[in-house]
Amino acid sequence: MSTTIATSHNFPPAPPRNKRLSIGIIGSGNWGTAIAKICGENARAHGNHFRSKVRMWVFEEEIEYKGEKRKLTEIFNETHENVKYLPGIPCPSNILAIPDVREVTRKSDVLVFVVPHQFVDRVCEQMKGFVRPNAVAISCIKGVAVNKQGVKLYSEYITERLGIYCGVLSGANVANEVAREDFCETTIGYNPDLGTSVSAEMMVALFDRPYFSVAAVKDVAGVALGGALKNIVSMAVGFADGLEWGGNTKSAIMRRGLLEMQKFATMFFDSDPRTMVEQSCGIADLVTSCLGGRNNRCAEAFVKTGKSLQQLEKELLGGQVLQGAATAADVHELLTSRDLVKEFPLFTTVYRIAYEGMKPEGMIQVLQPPVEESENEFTTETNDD
Ligand SMILES: NC(=O)c1ccc[n+]([C@@H]2O[C@H](COP(=O)([O-])OP(=O)(O)OC[C@H]3O[C@@H](n4cnc5c(N)ncnc54)[C@H](O)[C@@H]3O)[C@@H](O)[C@H]2O)c1
Ligand SMILES: O=P(O)(O)OC[C@H](O)CO
Repeated sequence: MSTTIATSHNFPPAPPRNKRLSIGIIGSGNWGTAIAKICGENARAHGNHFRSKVRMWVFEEEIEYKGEKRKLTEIFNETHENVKYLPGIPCPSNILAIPDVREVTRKSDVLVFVVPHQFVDRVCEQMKGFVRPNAVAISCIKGVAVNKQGVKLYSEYITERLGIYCGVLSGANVANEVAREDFCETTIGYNPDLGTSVSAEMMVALFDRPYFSVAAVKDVAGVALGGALKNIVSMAVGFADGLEWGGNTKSAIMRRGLLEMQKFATMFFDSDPRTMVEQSCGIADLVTSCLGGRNNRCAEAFVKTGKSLQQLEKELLGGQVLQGAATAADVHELLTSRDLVKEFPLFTTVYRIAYEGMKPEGMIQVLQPPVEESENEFTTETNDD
């Protein structure tokens, strides 16, 4: 079993009252608001550890509400509901929606990053120079940052941009189900050996709820990559749904996908291969996302309607952001630059279907055993007698 370093059973001692931590949520989408709800509940439940007010940065927009144009922050602070990204879910009244990311940054000891990965760069740019010296971050973002130099986790990227420690939270957590308090598990990747002013136990205390069971492990890369890479596999299963392939074929795609996720995490990072198969951030997240997450739904509709993924994102996701296609492109760029495309046939095929017009039926070839393997295992000698 990969080593769990903290669970809700290791409740941390309370710090002195003047050292209680202020929590800031950077993001307010579907998952951002569900995470803010969890932190808001725990800030109240553990008043000796956290300050009650939780600040949530909202990328301000005007929306049509009860017949008039209103600001999303004003509606949230009045109704305690994110009517655009998490409608129908009442949030605790100690969450304050704030349109200025610098104000949230300046006033927070723990910064919880939960924006679609496409926006991390510009958000960090605005936060620079406003971060408290002892602040720490935790990233709930599912994606990887790729450039010519190679690949980075978003937690590493945040550390580099803002100079603060950053852990990761990721698991089988479809936001709407978590928000309505259906039981689920999640994983925190947190390595206190790297120097952080906030313990792993304290991070667990911030997120663990009776319906949201948290385990912390040291394998930050494994936790981050499970969440990022399953989005590609979820699209592959969505293409299979579009072709009306059955459960056996989709399970084969998931199995092959899991192996590529594990291979990627150990090839490019020092990740423990057990994380992908033992923790919520690996196999469990893969399954839940493939059972009807946003990536899966858009990929299915892509095959059934012939519309572009951008169009389907607009039509099906109500302002939420599709991550899998962008991650497939990021990963493909990296694999191409390292001449590793053949080592990751499923990831590559998803890229080709999404961006190069490859027919989704071609996915079946990826599922066939490699030629050498089939020759070794199944060649029968002709019998002449
Ligand atoms: N939704 C889920 O079920 C879920 C669950 C677990 C993890 N995640 C991950 O959490 C992260 C955040 O996802 P989400 O579901 O909260 O977001 P989302 O898909 O609901 O995206 C909408 C958010 O993006 C913001 N946004 C739009 N344009 C922006 C801009 N130019 N700059 C900054 N922000 C902008 C919107 O204000 C809104 O808050 C993603 O990495 C996602 O993979 C999502
Ligand atoms: O809806 P998806 O496919 O973005 O998946 C949501 C979450 O990541 C599931 O844990």
